Amino acid sequence: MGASTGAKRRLTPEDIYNITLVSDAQISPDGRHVAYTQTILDKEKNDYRSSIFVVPVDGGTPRRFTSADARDSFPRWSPDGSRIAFLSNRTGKSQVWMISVDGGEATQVTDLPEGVTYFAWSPDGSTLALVSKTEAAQLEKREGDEEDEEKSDVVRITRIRFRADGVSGFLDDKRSHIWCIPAAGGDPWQVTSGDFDDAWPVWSPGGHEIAFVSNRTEDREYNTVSEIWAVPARGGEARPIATGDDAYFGRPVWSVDGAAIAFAGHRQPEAGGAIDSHVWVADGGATRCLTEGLGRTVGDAGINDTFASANPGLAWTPDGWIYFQVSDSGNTHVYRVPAGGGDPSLVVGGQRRVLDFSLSPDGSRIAFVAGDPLNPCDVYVCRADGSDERRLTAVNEEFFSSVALSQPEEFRVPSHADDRAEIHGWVMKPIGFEPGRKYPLVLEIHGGPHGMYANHYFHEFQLLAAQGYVVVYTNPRGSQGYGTEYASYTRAAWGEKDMPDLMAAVDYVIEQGYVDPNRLGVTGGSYGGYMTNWVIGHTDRFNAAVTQRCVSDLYSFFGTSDIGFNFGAYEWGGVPWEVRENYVRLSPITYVENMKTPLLIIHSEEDYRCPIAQAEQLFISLKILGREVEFVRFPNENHNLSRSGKPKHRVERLQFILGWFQRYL
Ligand SMILES: CSCC[C@H](NC(C)=O)C(=O)N[C@@H](C)C(=O)N[C@@H](CO)C(=O)O
Repeated sequence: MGASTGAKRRLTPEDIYNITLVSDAQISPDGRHVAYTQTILDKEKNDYRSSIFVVPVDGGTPRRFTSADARDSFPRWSPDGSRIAFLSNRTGKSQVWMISVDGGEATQVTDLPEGVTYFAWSPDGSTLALVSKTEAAQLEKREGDEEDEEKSDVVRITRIRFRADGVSGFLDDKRSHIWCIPAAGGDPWQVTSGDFDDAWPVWSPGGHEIAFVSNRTEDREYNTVSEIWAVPARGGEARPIATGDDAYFGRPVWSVDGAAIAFAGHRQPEAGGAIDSHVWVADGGATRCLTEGLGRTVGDAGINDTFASANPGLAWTPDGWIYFQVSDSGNTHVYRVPAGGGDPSLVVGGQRRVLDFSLSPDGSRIAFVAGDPLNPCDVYVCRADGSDERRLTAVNEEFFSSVALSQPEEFRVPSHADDRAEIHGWVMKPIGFEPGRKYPLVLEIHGGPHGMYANHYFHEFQLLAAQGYVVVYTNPRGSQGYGTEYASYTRAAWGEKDMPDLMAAVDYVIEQGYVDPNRLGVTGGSYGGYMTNWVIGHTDRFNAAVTQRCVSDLYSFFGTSDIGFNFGAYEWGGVPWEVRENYVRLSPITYVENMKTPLLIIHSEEDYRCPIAQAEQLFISLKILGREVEFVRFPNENHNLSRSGKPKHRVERLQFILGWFQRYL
């Protein structure tokens, strides 16, 4: 594919409005239905709208359960299957709402002043555990109540984490805690308190305890520890499950007999995504790792621009299997492992990315959302061993039958580095490809650096292919999905150790004979923007570059990015005053005088992950040097402009990228 358009038209930036997203497939307690969230981009409102749908597993038309002009998400079945609780922002803040499976109007369950970000049903269906930043005292004093004193607009900051990407302004001092509320409505009560952020509550099978994720270490202000705790459901003292300075754990799930808790993660919090996560079990004795020999990370490291996230947990079946996602060489699959120990085995595989999954309580069926290079997402169901798989939705079938898409072709090449390590990549031929012709090429570089390009639809890539470009993308060293050694290879060597991998991929594709080597472009976002800057500072081979949400100067990234104060300690080998030379040597701006490639800089003004000063420094330096450079700023957008920005801005961003490459390639 990729060769002809046939009767189909070419994709345009505006086609993001034609794509429907499904996420969070939740199988009903009897295994006969799947509830999920369906999201659309509303052009008129320049916003997103999502609703809860339910589809029968034996086939049939999906039924829309909610239709508010709002974001309804996170559908969760009551244990008896008679109701679905979900989150909705229809009254402003995100609160829990309830709808009967027989239909009718949804009713509001919670009205917490700080809203609700997550919830879980108690096993008997009587109670919901909630996550909220509300403090009990606020229930007496509601918003709109008279303030005694006029508030000052001066901001006093005492904590090291004072900003987070995606949160306008500054972080407040409020903490996330576990709350409970009767599912039928009534007075909520606070279960956990104190100077901790508590998350991800999961009820014990007997309903007496709630396991949750927290960081209760002494040094929690500075470290990235993530522990597992459990607390009595009526409140009381929390007991440690998997805790300590070396804990980097999450996604707890109870065994069916309540004697053990499984969770995912690793024991080097400072390394974050640079090393593989595993599945662990704590049962009162020593904590056991169940996936030691897997050689791949647990979870979904995939990166694309057309998805709605659901962030699934682990699942533990009555017959003793634990199910989990695994990122493997550009795919995200579902695996299972015997809880008592044994080899993990593949359950849901294929050249695709499984975005989320859930199991029926009897462990017999799996519902999941998966996407592939030509289809962003659909809901599927299969048996517990992966057999009898069926697709239950076809949300984009009609649209994609009208546009020409390019099927990525996989390749593996030896790196240009001395070790000649094998590098995995993909090439997309342009739409209308004619053998014998030469085409311009665009190299796409992903971020993280520990992300993973996947066998998954990428609107930006398809758009470039539709406009006549050969698109090349790879998972160079630093990427996840190829084991810990591969992912951590770029430690204190950003750019130095992955550029030879990227260049090997470009040269391999040029050798195929259909690329014009004098019309090469490069682009990427975040760490991909860092690498775009690095590449044009180290070679003049590229004729145009677009750097997006980039990093250019590590020294100023430290202390200004929301992850800046801890990210660098691992990634660049220490804090600036310890390894000053690394911060200079590994900063793309150090090589700014070498940058001759015409550069478009795209950045969001409220990007607190890679603050806009990273872009400004680069722009000003290149202007002074007299280089071809332009700077496009997106107001009121954060680091996730390309994935969840205002729809109009997403279209404009794509238009700027296409425009720059059309001008220079
Ligand atoms: C996926 S690996 C770690 C990503 C990292 N986040 C944390 C908490 O350490 C991160 O945000 N890195 C950025 C510099 C980045 O490159 N982000 C990528 C991937 O998320 C992007 O496309 O924005």
